[in-house]
Amino acid sequence: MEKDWIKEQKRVEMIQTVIDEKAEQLQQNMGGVKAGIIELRKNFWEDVTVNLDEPDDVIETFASMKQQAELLAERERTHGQSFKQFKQLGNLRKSPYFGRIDFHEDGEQSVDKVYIGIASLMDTNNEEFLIYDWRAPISSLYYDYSPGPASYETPSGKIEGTMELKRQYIIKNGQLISMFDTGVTIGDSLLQEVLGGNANTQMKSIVATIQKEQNSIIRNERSKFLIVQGVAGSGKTSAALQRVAYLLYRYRDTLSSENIMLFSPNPLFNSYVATVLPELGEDNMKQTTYQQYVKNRLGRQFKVEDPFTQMEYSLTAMDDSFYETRMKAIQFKASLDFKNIVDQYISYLSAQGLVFKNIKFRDRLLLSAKEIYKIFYDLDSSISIPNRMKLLFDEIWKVLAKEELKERKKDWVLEEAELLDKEDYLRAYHRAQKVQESEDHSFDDFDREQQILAKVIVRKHFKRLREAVKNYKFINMKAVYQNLFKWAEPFSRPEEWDEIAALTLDYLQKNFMPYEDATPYLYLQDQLEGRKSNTLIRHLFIDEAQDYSPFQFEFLMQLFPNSKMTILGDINQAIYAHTMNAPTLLSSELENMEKIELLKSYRSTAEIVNFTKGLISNGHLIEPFNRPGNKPVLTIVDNEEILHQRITACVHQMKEIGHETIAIICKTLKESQHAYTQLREKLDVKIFNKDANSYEKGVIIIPAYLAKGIEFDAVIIYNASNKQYDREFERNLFYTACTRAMHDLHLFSIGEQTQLMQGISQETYKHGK
Ligand SMILES: Nc1ncnc2c1ncn2[C@@H]1O[C@H](COP(=O)(O)OP(=O)(O)OP(=O)(O)O)[C@@H](O)[C@H]1O
Repeated sequence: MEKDWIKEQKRVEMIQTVIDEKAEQLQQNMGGVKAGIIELRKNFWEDVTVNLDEPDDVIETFASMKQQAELLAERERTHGQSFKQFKQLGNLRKSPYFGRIDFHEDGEQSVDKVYIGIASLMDTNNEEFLIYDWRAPISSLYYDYSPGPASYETPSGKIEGTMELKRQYIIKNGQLISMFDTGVTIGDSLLQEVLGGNANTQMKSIVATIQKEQNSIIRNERSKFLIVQGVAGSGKTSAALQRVAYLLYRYRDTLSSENIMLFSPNPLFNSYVATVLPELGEDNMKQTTYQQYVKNRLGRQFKVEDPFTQMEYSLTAMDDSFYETRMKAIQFKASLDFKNIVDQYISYLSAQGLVFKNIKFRDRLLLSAKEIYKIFYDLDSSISIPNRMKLLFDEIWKVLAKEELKERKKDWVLEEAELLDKEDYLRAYHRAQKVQESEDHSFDDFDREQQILAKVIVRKHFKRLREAVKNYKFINMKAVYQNLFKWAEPFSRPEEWDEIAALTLDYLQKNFMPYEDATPYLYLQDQLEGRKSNTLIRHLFIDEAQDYSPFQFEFLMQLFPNSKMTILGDINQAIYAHTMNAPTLLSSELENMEKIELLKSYRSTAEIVNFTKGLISNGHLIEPFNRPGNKPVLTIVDNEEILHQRITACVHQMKEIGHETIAIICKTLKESQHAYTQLREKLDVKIFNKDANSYEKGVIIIPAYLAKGIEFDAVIIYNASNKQYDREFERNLFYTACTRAMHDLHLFSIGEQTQLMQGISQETYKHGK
């Protein structure tokens, strides 16, 4: 091994020399290109022949400008790519590779030594690979096999052979730090080392230690829908992000980061994962939250509730007189049964019942809602609603054109023309002049000038109306949706329908859009208006998919009909009221779908996993990764004062042992705020609410539902008492909170601990004092 070590260190140095040479060459080329760009920019106008005398000259000028701009863009692109390559070389120089396999392909004489890193590197003659990109076909051997018979897929077929050696390295700043030859499974020692470190405020890439089952997610190319049910900490999010990098590499000629979108649970999570792809030398995919999408579409018209406020309501508003009805409404409106009702309603609307708005211009009725209704329903009913809507739009457009003409003769237009201040007048005058010229009239008589000014003025005033009509604002969507709850047709209503309907109408009346209504509302709107689906996104990732209702999923499928989808989640972390006892995305049965289950948990120590798995019914299936630590500690206290003393002491202790991210997790925001006011005197602590979008090291107080997807060195459960967590409904929330801990978990309870802990073996935790 000693000899091997020296050889390997020499190789690292050799690689550095190659990298230095390449970097220098690249820098020279880049310098040239950069100078070229600066030169091009400087001389842009000199190199363009500008001549606007004759129409032909204008065309020529335009062509010449276009050519010059294209040349510049091309150079800038080349420069951008070189710059990326240069940065990548810098990364490789520090840590050129993390793995090596010696592979003897069947039928070949020699053994290939394949070194694997975050990007590939050729020798200086560009003949041989010194490093293979981790996403290259041959690299999958490293993730899928231990020494022995092995094979991998290539675009031209399967390659079989024998793996003779598998080695892992830790190389930092060009120095070989450690090296392991692995036997049975990949990188236990390396993985131990990685997982034993402190939690990060930004997620890290896992390319050096991807596990076999994670690799099958990352490289899956067959299915339109890939559904991953993975236990807490099994690496779903990690796999998703490395999969983005893989897809960008595998389809680099046809797919870019613009074509990939990730739906994530909250803005904090967005920032948490934001560095993984850049670390791998790729651009970030588009990222959004469902809430953001909904708000973009409805936020102008309604006060739209967000899922966290809804969550807070379901956890704290039990004394509200409408509570039971609201909870029923939340569950029912998430279901496909409700979608069926909406679909029935849409068929009904095909023959009658749509509501339109009057179209007015300066208080003059141009077209009444009644007239619009008649135009619509006079159209052939065999034409789909969206197509009829388009025909209706054409009719309205014609009316607007006619009305615009009429308006020009009105007194107010003349008055406005006279009252125009100098600047506006000149602007209107110039615009009028242009119109005039393009219509090939001479611009000399006064009447004509007035006419054109009138035209410009009226057009300006009609602009907003036209915009509104273009956006189909002539449909009274709010009333159409409200009428759904007044609709008397027989359909399969739930028992509580009348109360649900009354509550919904009351909310909408106040222009408040409860979160549970946002999806059905948008679905109905799109079915009526025929919204264009998003075709730019070719691959959609949905993380924390257990939080999406079946209705939301149907809606997403409609929005992204051509996208492949990777859907990741954990049924045991379904914390929203709408997913309680309801099928979620993860249980969908779809054509061309593949399901993968991840049962191994990597985040937490074996002791924490053995504790948390007792909280859920199928927990015995969860397999902890073999990383030892302390048993979780449950401390029962008599009152709040002692609680705060103990928590403060615990935080100090956690800091002393080197933990950098410590979360005091509460059930709700309300509890978090209370904890914060009590603890801020004693501790340097920050509170996180739904608007938080990045976090730093230190001590934070956070409601459980916002800590989703994130992890901490140590987690302190603020009050795990039976009073606080007394409903079965809160089990998943409690489980989610506890599974955020990597190294240490402390639970405090004022009085008896939650009965949700009943299934947990006493042996898996200790009692604190
Ligand atoms: N193969 C791996 N190598 C190194 N670290 C890993 C690996 N798989 C997972 N991890 C680590 O385990 C932790 C949990 O991973 P991740 O957040 O992706 O899991 P998750 O399934 O999305 O979790 P949850 O559903 O609980 O939010 C992270 O710190 C991640 O870096």
